[in-house]
Amino acid sequence: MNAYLPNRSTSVTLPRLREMANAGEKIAMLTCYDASFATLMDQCGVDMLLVGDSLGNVCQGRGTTLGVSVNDIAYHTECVARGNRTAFLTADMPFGSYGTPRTAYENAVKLMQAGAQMVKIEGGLWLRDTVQFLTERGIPVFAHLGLTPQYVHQLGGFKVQGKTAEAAQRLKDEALALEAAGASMLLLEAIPAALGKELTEALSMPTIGIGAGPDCSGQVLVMHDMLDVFPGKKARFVRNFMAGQSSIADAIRSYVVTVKEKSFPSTEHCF
Ligand SMILES: Nc1nc(=O)c2c([nH]1)NC[C@@H]1CN(c3ccc(C(=O)N[C@@H](CCC(=O)O)C(=O)O)cc3)CN21
Ligand SMILES: CC(C)C(=O)C(=O)O
Ligand SMILES: [Mg+2]
Repeated sequence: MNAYLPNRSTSVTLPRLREMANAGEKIAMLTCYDASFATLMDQCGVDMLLVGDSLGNVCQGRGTTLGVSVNDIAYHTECVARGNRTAFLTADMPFGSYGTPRTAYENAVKLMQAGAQMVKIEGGLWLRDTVQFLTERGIPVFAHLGLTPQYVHQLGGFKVQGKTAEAAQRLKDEALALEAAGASMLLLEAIPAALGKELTEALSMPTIGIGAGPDCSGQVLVMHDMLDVFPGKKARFVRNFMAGQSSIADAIRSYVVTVKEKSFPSTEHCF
């Protein structure tokens, strides 16, 4: 068995994820929406599972994530929690569910009670109070910057972010402010690889990238993309891990090993 695929006997925790980031061991994360895949991913060594609002696209067949509800995320989180044993389970707060610290708290409590161990929210400086409010009340916060799909109509599409010097500086200011407010981790989506590296070095919290280059503390992909079952358009950062494999378990193990060995993402997956 590959040295990167130990039979994990203890649960992945936030302190463990910080330790991995500090030691340079890459964190392998995938989205997950049901119990069977949760069991498989956990057994294949995936460190973190995300019940993403991408379920709006891959499970519900929508064009954007905007129609996803807190109850949808809570339902899928309960399913994933039943199948998962040791991976660290995170859930997206959907569009419209965290407009104020109080509503964010009420909705985050529902997701934590469904089994999430951390919640992810998209946005910059305006979320400082919310990050502090949740963190003080026992809810770890995973901040999400760069291409934030809940902002699709403001961004004018799913486009790479942080390309100009000003935009890159703004992202850095936002990341540092969210860390200072108490964020536990940061997700970086579709930004130049050099900026992913710069932000990861500037922060003490672990970063997880999707189209943010190889120097983030870890990587995430949508499971339907990496298993090549999503019928929609594929972003540049997607790699088909089913290619050359004869089972889904092998594809997931290949993803974990490739992330840990730092051979994914390669330049063809980066901006
Ligand atoms: N199946 C799936 N995979 C995802 O990664 C994903 C979802 N759904 N739903 C929510 C968002 C939407 N995402 C997307 C969607 C499209 C691109 C995309 O096509 N990006 C272009 C960049 C174009 C440019 O800026 O020039 C690319 O070529 O990668 C990126 C992220 C990421 N998330
Ligand atoms: C793509 C990841 C980062 C996500 O937010 C989702 O799956 O919803
Ligand atoms: Mg999401």
